Amino acid sequence: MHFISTRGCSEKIKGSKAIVNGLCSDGGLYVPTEFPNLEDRLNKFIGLTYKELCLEILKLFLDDFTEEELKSCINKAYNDKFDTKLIAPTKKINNHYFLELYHGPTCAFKDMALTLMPHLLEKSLKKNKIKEEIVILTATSGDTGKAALEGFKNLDQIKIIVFFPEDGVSNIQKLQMRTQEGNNTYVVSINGNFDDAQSGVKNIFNDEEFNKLLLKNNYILSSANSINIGRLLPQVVYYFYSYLNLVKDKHIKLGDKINFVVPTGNFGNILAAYYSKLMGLPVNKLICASNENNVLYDFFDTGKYDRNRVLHLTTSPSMDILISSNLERLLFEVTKRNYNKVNSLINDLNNKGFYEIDNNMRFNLNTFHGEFATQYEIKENINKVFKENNYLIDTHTCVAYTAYEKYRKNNFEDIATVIVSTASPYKFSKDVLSSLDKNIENLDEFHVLENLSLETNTNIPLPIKNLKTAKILHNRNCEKYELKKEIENILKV
Ligand SMILES: N[C@@H](CCOP(=O)(O)O)C(=O)O
Repeated sequence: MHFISTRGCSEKIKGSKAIVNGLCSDGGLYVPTEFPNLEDRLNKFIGLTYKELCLEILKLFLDDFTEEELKSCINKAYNDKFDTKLIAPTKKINNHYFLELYHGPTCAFKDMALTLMPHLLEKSLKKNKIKEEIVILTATSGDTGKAALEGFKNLDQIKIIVFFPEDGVSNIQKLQMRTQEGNNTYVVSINGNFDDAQSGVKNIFNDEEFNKLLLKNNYILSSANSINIGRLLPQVVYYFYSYLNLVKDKHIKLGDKINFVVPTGNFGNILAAYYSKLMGLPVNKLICASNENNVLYDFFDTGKYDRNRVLHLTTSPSMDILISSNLERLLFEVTKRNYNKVNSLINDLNNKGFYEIDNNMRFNLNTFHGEFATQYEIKENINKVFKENNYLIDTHTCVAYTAYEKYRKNNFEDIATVIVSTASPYKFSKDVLSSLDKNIENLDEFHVLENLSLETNTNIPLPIKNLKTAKILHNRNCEKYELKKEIENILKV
């Protein structure tokens, strides 16, 4: 197995090198040269633990790692840092299935990959005999940042710098990042939005002069965002795991197709679901759920991707994104791996802010269906799901729930559907509590947490409860065009 660029100009490299590089030198994203097909082996995987399944899948892509190396990374990732032995349980709530991906150390689905990827990177550095220090640049709209900080903290030969939009994350997300411990962690808020942070970081990756200067000072850049293939591959595992658990628990028969509904921002999570389909998982539809920043809904509806619009700050801030990076990997597949076409579409996006795909490509997108949820619908549905089922969901999961309810109205099919539940409701406690018709005026963050717990008879996750006594350790702030300067200050170059 090798990895190549979506833009065609980089060399073919092994997984460990792709993980170290993060982004291709031509600005493209690494993709596997092929997708191994597991369809005939699915029956053998029923009943495997999360860790066992993870090994079976990762070894197909990362074949420059020994099984022992992969096992050691997997054991360090999926252990008692998670508050359930299942790691990623799929729960049946009334007629819906929820794949809960928020049982890790930072209470969001990003832990599913970011507890593992740092260990893969450590091994990759050794394999590629890299002596320089790695600087992980991360742009976040709230969840990736904290999960990456936690995953990379105190690792030798690695520093991590996280940029987040000052006004674009929830208070709890901000606190989680600002209180981060570790001798190698740096957190910077920017006066801008997530797209500014992500574009800024990508420009820095592609800035040859700056990279030369860093190298002179013994630093190499890499990424913990899902643009790094080492972030994306571990996310494929939980789609297989959820499916196999539905089979094991006799909700479906092996071979039955299912739908996944994925709350979507940067397009990494739903792309991992698509990769699992390309690997033979019986997937019917992938329902791409957006909030009011519904650029992806329009894309699936019309074939036009247009980021020339105002970015709204919503109650699902992790999805407040207009430039969904991983869509480039999808374009690569639906053009039948035609990198000339990908280059031309990405050039249009960079130069004009929009692109339009042709009819063939649209046809190849038929696994996907887009829906979106308004702020009002999210609030209503958190309330409804809780009142009807005594089950609490966060604002992002509720975007997916709402999208599925809309999809169902027009699609009368008897197909099991898994709603991907991406974060603990406690990360967005103010909006969740006020959705339950509770007055949150004059309540500070910690009273909100306590009230939410009392009201819903659920426990505040320990990592969030502990924030009450945690010290603020990071106060850096910069303008959106000052990312490079900030990095220079941190690294003293
Ligand atoms: N929603 C994300 C945005 C970055 O996405 P990623 O999957 O590329 O890391 C966040 O919470 O930061």
